[in-house]
Parts: sequence; structure tokens; C-alpha cells
Amino acid sequence: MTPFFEIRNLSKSFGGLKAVNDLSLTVEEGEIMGIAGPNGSGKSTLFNLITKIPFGPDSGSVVFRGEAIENRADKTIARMGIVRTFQREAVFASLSCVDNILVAVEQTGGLRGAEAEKRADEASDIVGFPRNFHNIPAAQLPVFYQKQLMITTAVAQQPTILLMDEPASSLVDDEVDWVHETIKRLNAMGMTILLIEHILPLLTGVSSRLLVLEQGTPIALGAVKDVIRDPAVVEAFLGKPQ
Ligand SMILES: Nc1ncnc2c1ncn2[C@@H]1O[C@H](COP(=O)(O)OP(=O)(O)OP(=O)(O)O)[C@@H](O)[C@H]1O
Repeated sequence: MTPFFEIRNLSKSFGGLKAVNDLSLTVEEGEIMGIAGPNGSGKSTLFNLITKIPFGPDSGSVVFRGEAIENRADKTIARMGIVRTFQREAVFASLSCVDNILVAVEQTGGLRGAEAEKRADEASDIVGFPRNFHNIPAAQLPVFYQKQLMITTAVAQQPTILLMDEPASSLVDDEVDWVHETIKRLNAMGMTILLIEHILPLLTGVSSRLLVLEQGTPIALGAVKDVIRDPAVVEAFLGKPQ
């Protein structure tokens, strides 16, 4: 059977630094794969290479349902159903919230006018982003709602695979709980999710499997309960015992 989503020998260097180093991985349809690793271990770069936003790999392949996508344009990849969110609140600050969603819907879904607006409303309702914020400039939203807007913008593109880059960073307890519940809900709706997160209780609480990166290379991949006990993982996070 054709694997759902495969990464084969993916690499990206910046000068002499190997940010992602010969990484191979298979993702099952419907799973939530958590991605952990120390700062600078290549997690966000991996998302960049998959989505081509803003750059693709130096070498290696990304295969979605049997089709190599690493040479496709970023918008084509999104149109095929692979959509990301960003670590920072990547909203168009001067645009209204709804225009942020509509830009994405137009580019990925090719929808305009009433159809695009209907999609924006539906995505807002799915995520729980208040429709009465739609006409406020995105820059005026508190961080929590900017995060919600970014997730809404992604959901409006009807992803098959949703790549979430630290959706809970800068959030407080109740807000982190909201992120947890939202990830579970989107996954239950059928989205396969790759989740980068530094908040370990959230990451281990929602993920079915965990991938741990160090210097662009996987040091562990497997069931959460096994990976969190793996000595190489403990060392990567806590340092070598003296
Ligand atoms: N555009 C770039 N130009 C140069 N170096 C880069 C670039 N993007 C990332 N890097 C470097 O590649 C390495 C991996 O960065 P990346 O952002 O993928 O790590 P990360 O695991 O997501 O880190 P964090 O948890 O801090 O977000 C780091 O050393 C980083 O400085």
C-alpha cells in the first residue's frame, strides 16, 4: 500500500550548519505526531522544507500519497492539503481578521466573494474564533486570538495534514488547555497533525507518537511512553549526568 506521507533523506544546510540532516520519516494518516527537541534542533526548518514556506530542501524527497512534492510551489502544496501555522503570530497585521482568512482561502481554495466568506465563517466556527472579530485589524488582537486567527486561516484551507509550529507558545494555562482541546477536535475531524511544541505536557498529552530531533537528526521516534524514557532523549533535554 502507498504510504500516506513520507519524508526521505531530507537535508538542509545554512553555510556549514546542517539544520536538517538526512531525515527520513513516515507519518500515518490520522495520527498526531509530536515533534520535540532542544532549541535549534531543526523542528521549524523541517516544516519549512515540507511546505516550501519559505524554502525547500537541498536534497531528499517529501512524498504525499505517492506523489513527490518537494519540487512543487508552496501554494500548490497547500492546495494539495498540506498547510502550516507559524511559531510567531504570522498574521497580516494591517488587514482585518477576515481578510487574513480570505487571502489564504483565495490562494489555496481559489474561492472568491460569498463562497470565500462562507468558508471563512465555517472555519471560524470550527475553531471557535469569534466572528465578531472579523472586521478588527489583526494587529489589534491579543496574542491568544492572533493564534486562533492563524489556526482559523489554516483550517479554512481545509488541510489534510496540518503542521502546527508551537501553537501554545506565549499562552497561559486556560489558553494552553484550549490549544489541547482544539488539536484533539481537529484531529477527530480527520486532520493528520504534526505538532511542534515546547510545552511537554501538551505535546505528550495529545500526540500518538513522538519524534525527537537533535542537530537536525532524529534521536528517537515511537510511542510517547517509550520516547520520554529513552536515555538519549533525557540526555538531550537535561544534559549528560555529571
Ligand atoms: N534562514 C536561516 N538562515 C540561517 N540559519 C538558519 C535559518 N533558519 C534556521 N537556521 C538555523 O538552523 C538551525 C535550526 O533552526 P530551527 O529554527 O529549525 O530550530 P528549532 O528546532 O525550530 O528551534 P526552536 O525550538 O528554537 O524554534 C538553528 O541553528 C538556526 O539558527
